[in-house]
Amino acid sequence: MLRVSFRHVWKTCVLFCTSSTVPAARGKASLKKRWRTDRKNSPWDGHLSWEERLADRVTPLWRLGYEEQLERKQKHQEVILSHISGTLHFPVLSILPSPVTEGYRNKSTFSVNQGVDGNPKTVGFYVGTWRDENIVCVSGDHLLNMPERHTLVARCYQDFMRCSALDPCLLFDAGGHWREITVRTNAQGHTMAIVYFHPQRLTPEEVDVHKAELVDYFTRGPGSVCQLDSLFFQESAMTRCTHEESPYQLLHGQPHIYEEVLGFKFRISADAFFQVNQSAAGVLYETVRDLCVPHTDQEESGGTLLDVCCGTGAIGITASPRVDRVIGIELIEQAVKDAAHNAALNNIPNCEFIPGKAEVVLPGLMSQLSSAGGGLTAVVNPSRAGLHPKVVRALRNQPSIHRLVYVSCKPDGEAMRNFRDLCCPPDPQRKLIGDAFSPTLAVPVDLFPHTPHCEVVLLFER
Ligand SMILES: C[S@@+](CC[C@H](N)C(=O)[O-])C[C@H]1O[C@@H](n2cnc3c(N)ncnc32)[C@H](O)[C@@H]1O
Repeated sequence: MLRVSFRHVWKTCVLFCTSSTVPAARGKASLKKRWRTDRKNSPWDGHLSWEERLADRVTPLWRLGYEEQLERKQKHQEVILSHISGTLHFPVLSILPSPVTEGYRNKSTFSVNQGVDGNPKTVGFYVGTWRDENIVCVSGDHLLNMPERHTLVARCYQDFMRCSALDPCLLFDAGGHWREITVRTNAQGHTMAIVYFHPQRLTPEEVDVHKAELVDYFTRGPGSVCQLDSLFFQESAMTRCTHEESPYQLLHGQPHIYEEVLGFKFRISADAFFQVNQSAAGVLYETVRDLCVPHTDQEESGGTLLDVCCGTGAIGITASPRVDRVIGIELIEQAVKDAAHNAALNNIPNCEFIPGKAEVVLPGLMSQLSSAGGGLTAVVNPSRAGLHPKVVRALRNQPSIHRLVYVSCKPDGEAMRNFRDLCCPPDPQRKLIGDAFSPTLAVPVDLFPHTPHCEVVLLFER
């Protein structure tokens, strides 16, 4: 009964308030094109539109041509990397560009908050700061890194929310339910949406009613224009929850999304990490593979590759044909299951993946690997928080590791502390007793056109 009555509500809502907010994909394409033409033509007068302010926050290099963006990033990386030891004494190769520079994101998370017009049920990205209490949510339709499918889903979610009887959850302690939405897409155009919801004091039965309305909207209502392949729902009272803390509930469609990189297929669960730019991920993984296991006619490959913070197994799996054995370690259980599945999916028999925190797993694993024949290479790709000191210690104090590849999306943050701890003279007080590594080569790879960020692949040897 309730589902029928909600359908009546959204039908009425569509008539009165949403015909302009749920544009067809073609309409959005022309909107983006028009905005881009406008910003090129309009003189710089200091009065920025909301779209410009958002673009300046999210994609601050959007006014520059791509070549100029790459030059800036190259220089910036060189400055950062010179801080490892005070001067830049190793080569930094030219930044590798992203094969695709527009609409490249395969994952976007849209917030919910007050819009420019004061409507609290607005889906988009923040302009302003919490400190200044001037947060405004602005639609991301015009952002150059955003695919149209993502903004279409965001628009539809906004439309759904505006028809829902429930309030949005803007501040956790101020009540409200509807929270952000994550959209994942792949190269084939498959689309997964994950809606985050604060249950507050609703009973499970009451929550079920709203879940049913959400499914109805996206499968039979106006949201069906998004052609969602998967719709997930996560109830959470925290900013971020893993699947173990609060399960990702599949409300509709397929439980996974699949991506293909360097000829390997990857299954990706709702809460598993995958590089946000699929085409540039190919460039990144090729670079990482070549630095981990150089493959020349003269050189024999083999040995063991330790893939620390392996996510769904992408680095280890793409390098696996060149080594005898891959051992991956990953915190998120769903990602570890994906990694094991991905090895089987690609008929790769020499990969194993261990769930857990690297700082807990690695020290014990190292003693078993001491006797591993054929050499040991490590590749680490931690999140922005960098590696735990125990991981750095375990890697440094394992004499079999002569080659270590560090992949970082933020080398000027916590990763810099890791670089220094890998390269400083032995320091028994801090239990850094193994020989020091030296950085010998760096390769920046641009995965994030229009933003100041890029990945850097750093080779350390000893
Ligand atoms: C930047 S992602 C890289 C994933 C993978 N290498 C890839 O390229 O797809 C970082 C990964 O580290 C994992 N992670 C974060 N902290 C960790 C820890 N303490 N121990 C093990 N894995 C961790 C995250 O869950 C995430 O999957």
